[in-house]
Amino acid sequence: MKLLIDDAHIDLIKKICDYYPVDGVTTNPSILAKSGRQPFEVLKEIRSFIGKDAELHVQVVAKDAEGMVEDAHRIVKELGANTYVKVPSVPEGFKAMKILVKGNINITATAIYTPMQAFLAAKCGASYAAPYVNRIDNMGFNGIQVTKQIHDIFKNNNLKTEVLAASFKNSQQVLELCEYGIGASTIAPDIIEGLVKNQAITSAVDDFIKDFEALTGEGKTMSNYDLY
Ligand SMILES: O=C[C@H](O)COP(=O)(O)O
Repeated sequence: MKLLIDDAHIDLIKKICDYYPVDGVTTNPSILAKSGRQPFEVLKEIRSFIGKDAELHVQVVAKDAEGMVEDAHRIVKELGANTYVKVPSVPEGFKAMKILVKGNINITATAIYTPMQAFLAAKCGASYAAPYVNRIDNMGFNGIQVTKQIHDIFKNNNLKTEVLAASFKNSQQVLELCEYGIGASTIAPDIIEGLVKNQAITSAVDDFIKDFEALTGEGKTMSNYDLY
């Protein structure tokens, strides 16, 4: 399962990339709005930081297929290869996806709440389909089950599209999908940090250091203690 950051704050992206194995960054118009900066200014800064080989996912905003196609071309022109254009999985979006796939533009089908949306997006040739796990939960359905169902539909129909699960609120949701072998998850920075936040882990590591310092002296590590 690939791991992506669902955020557009460059400082947070830098911090998470410093510590964790990250495959890319996803954004949407609401995430860009939260950054409080001009969209292409912040997106170019993210692209420059993550490098040309990492995935960057950016959403179209136009309402009709023609406008979505124009948005997509601008997004790829400004941000380069390995940019995935997020297109809402609605009728105008499916129409845009079919046109864009013919032009070799990478598509992430987004705003997915039902397996049928994902199936149609995959048939249109999208590279990824992004179900919103926690938002589905909040509607009274089971976001994890829906996401697994989408993964199975792709495999059972020999569709190359991978799931890019989004909208996580806790580690357990991420773990369950990781165990199932879905293609990718995009996760907000605070949830990524929460993946390994655990008092037992912190305490075990602290105890190792304390025991070593009791033997060699305070502040001593393998690199700086005196051999004799
Ligand atoms: O692009 C979609 C977002 O990842 C949804 O996440 P959210 O439910 O936390 O806003």
